[in-house]
Amino acid sequence: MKDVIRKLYGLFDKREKRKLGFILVMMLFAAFFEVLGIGLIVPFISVATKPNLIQDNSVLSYLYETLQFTSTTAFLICSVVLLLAVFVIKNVYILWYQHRQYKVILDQQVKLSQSLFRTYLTKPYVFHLQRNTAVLLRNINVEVPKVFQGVILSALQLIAEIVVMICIFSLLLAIEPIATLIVSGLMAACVALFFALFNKKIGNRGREQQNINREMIKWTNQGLGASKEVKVSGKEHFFVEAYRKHSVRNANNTRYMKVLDHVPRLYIETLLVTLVLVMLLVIMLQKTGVEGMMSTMALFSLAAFRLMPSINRIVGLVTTIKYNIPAFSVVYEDLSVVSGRASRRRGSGRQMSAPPSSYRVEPLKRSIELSNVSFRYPEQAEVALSDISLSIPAGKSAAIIGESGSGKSTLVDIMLGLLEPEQGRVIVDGVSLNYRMDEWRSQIGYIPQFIYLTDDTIRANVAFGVAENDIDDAKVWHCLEQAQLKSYVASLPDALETEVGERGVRLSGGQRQRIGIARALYHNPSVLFMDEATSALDNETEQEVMNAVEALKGDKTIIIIAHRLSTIAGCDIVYVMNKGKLVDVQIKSGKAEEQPRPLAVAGSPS
Ligand SMILES: Nc1ncnc2c1ncn2[C@@H]1O[C@H](COP(=O)(O)OP(=O)(O)OP(=O)(O)O)[C@@H](O)[C@H]1O
Repeated sequence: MKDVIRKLYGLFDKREKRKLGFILVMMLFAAFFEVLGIGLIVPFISVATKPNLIQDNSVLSYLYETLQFTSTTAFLICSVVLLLAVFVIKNVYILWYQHRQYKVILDQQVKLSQSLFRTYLTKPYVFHLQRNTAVLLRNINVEVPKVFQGVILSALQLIAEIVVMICIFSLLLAIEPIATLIVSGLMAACVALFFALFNKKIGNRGREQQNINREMIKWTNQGLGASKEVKVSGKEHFFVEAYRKHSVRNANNTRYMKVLDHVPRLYIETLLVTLVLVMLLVIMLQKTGVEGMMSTMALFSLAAFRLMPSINRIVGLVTTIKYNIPAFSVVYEDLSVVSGRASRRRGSGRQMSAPPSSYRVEPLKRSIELSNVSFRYPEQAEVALSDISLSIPAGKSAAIIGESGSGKSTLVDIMLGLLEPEQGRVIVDGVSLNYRMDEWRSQIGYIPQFIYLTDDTIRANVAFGVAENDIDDAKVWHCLEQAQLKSYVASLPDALETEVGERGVRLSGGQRQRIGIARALYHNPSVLFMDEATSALDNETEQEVMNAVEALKGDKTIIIIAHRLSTIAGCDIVYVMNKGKLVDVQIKSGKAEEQPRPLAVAGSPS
């Protein structure tokens, strides 16, 4: 627990800690007001029902004399106005305090979920290959709110509640020490027994709930994400059933926790009522000293019923904190430990790239080189790339071909800086990629096999990641022209403002792909990577697109993975991959002396 408190504390900076402290003080005032409100009602009713109390009670008679009241009615009216004023002030204060409290807590929640999202986005690509998106979605959208509303807010309320309970306890102790001690002893024993019985179960349920949330997100994501395949194969029931199973577990878990919420109250109440009834029975059977016993019982009941709401709230808050602590562990691990590790790694996952405009973009001048690069995916026995050395001169076009699974995409991912070589180096213009990652990213355009279109306009999809007001429409049209899509977009009623739908469902596969090409060209990169980028296009369109790509040659360095030989017909160099090795290099045109010698190839260049 100490460790958790230390870590929680570490999430806030100095200013935020001050704000939290302020909330705690406000919370104590709110609790004080609540007690005062309830506390004033009883004496008021006593005075209203027995007006001669004003003369009998020393405080009341002093007030009556000092404030020069002439009648009991005037005193009573004044008391009513005062009581109302106290309640109005109390409730206005509580409303204001609730607003402040949620503002501080929810502002922190926004900060943490944003920082977790940033951490995930800046993690090395390997991290994303290993983690399920459902877990990341759950952590950002479900677990972070649990940390703030279930752990931090509850902890602050717990502190305030403990303080209030200590006040009530001290007051009762002063009035009736023995009854208070007996009742609190009994309650403490009940609470201890409750936690002895349920402590472990609450923690386990909290951890189980994390898995359930992950699975529910996963199955809805998978079912809705593959809606076309699901429909065609008639597998709706399979996905709904998988979701239902976890949904039922979720309902069971929620029910368990909701019922558990009531256990301490019902349990303590039963115990107290038993106590009172047993005492009544004893009194009735003994038939002696009834009056004395009755007054003792009244005191017992007073102590018990004043302390009970506080104890209930404390038990409820401790249960909530225990249930939500697993969420905190997960968020903390991903925020600090993994991101710390990632930040110690060189290269890819180091930090979030600043917008390309903030870099002095130097186009590729000399070459991209790979020197003895080997790579193995995490937890894999076999290497995916073995001892690859090559050099692609600036302004040339290079094709990477080979059988499926031979390592072409892995090789491109290494050059993109998405994967970090296990051995060897990637050198861009004579400088290791590790030292110029951000600059490199602003120089490259990447067109994958499947373009992820956002649920937005064509304009926003081409100028991907650029703020609405900063988009240059002329540039968007130019890129669409290069991608052979200009006439189609111009023919649409809304032209650039046409909404493409979720993942571009309102466009054909070829149109989606060409938007991806236009997107890659938007930032005018000096190096263009195409990973099976035209394989979804028909032969004619592909030829048109490749002609456009061909026209970029000289101006841009182009690296293409393709299966169709027609796609790579115009490439200057062809690299042939087999089982993770570079087995052949064919230099079709250009200067052979620009290739490093000897190349680590099995075959001989033709
Ligand atoms: N995330 C991953 N984790 C583990 N192994 C992987 C991962 N991605 C790829 N591999 C393995 O690495 C090897 C090379 O894969 P890669 O995707 O680079 O091949 P490829 O030549 O691009 O194939 P294709 O033409 O089918 O796209 C394959 O054996 C593949 O199973």
